[in-house]
Amino acid sequence: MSVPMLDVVGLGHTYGSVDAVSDVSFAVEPGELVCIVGPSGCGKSTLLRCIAGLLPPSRGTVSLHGDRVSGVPSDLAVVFQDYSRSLLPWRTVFGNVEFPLRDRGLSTVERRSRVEEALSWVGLSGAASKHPHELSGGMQQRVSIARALAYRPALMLMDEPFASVDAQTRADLEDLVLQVRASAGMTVLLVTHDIDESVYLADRVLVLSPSPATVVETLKVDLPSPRDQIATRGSDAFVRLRTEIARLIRR
Ligand SMILES: Nc1ncnc2c1ncn2[C@@H]1O[C@H](COP(=O)(O)OP(=O)(O)OP(=O)(O)O)[C@@H](O)[C@H]1O
Repeated sequence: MSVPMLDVVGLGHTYGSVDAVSDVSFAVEPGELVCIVGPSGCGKSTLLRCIAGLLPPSRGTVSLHGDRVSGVPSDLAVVFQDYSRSLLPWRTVFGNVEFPLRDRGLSTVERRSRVEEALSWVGLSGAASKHPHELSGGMQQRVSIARALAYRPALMLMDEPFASVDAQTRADLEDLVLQVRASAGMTVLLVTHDIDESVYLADRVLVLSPSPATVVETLKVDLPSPRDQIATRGSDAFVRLRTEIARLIRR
């Protein structure tokens, strides 16, 4: 039997006396885009931080390519909601995207080519020499995504990555993730509180219970690709899935 890219088994996390995540198990296969949704405060960020190796789980295990995660794995990149705090303000856009590549054992030429490719994927080739404060919120989040893409992780984790941008930018960034994921063959695990977004983006949606989180249901999203902000969201299959997830979250 092949080993999944990511295997989460019986994961739980307790902050002092607060039980945040109870017992979560699931696997992600290479090339999948899996979304996690759940009620507010159910433990989504805690779960993602445990998977990223940023928080030690109180119970259970996380494995990447069959290897137990016990610190931040080198084969993983995380995109957070708060782009303004995740970019280095004194570095240019180019410098921010290049920063994590310093420890990847790459030549200067290869680093440059990876940064240029990632910036072109996110449509920011013309902004390479700008600093974060010169960019809009949506552009700053594109830089965060480019930084993760240039790193070429086996797995990209995204924690509410579009929650701090306006609706139009959000739709553009959703489509950007779908496009780069298709071109780069990326595996993505994305946390969102937005049910419609989870259905629009995912191959599978994991629905979590209220805190302490467990997996209530896993739904396969059989919508045609490439997805389209108007046609996909207007389809009967989309409406059926979003209604089913809303019902699971509110029950
Ligand atoms: N550092 C902490 N110390 C104590 N309790 C915490 C800490 N971080 C989170 N919690 C608690 O753990 C539970 C889960 O929080 P978490 O942020 O993981 O949920 P979430 O689903 O990501 O929330 P949201 O929907 O608001 O983004 C909540 O009850 C929260 O108050």
